[in-house]
Amino acid sequence: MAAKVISLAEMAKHDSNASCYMAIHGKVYDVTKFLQEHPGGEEVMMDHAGQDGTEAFEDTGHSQDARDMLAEYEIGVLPEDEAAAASKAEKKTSTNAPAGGSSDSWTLYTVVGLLAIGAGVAYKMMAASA
Ligand code: HEM
Repeated sequence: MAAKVISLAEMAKHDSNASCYMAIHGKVYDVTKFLQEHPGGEEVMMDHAGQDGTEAFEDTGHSQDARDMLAEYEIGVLPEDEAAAASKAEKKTSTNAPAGGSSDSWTLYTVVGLLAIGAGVAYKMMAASA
């Protein structure tokens, strides 16, 4: 059976806990019944109610179990062009990044670590030549 195509405009009508749709990786899910069961809380789900939640879902690093759960709530797919655009738009509009940017801190740790090693080597060389 062909999947039902649900546009972002249609999704936007389902943005409350009476009826809550969320798109993840181009698929549309009716998560109304899942809101209260979500281990991460209802509030974060409502932040993306009626919208594309791909970025948020991926940013929080969900388990394979969580991914498998999605199938249960699938009701359709986004139109192809909107699926691509939605993920991009989400990136631009995500203003607050709670506990996010873990890759950024790794970069920082690496740089600081390398600097420390560099300083150690330079000190040894200076000490040796003195
Ligand atoms: C329909 C979509 C979603 C499903 C099925 C889902 C499912 C789950 C599941 C099963 C967990 C438990 C940990 C794990 O297995 O990874 C979890 C945790 C979490 N989820 Fe989601 N989630 C969804 C959407 C979202 C969205 C859009 C956000 C937005 C930020 C979010 C934020 C979180 C957070 C922060 C946790 C961690 C909770 C903790 O460890 O205290 N989830 N989610």
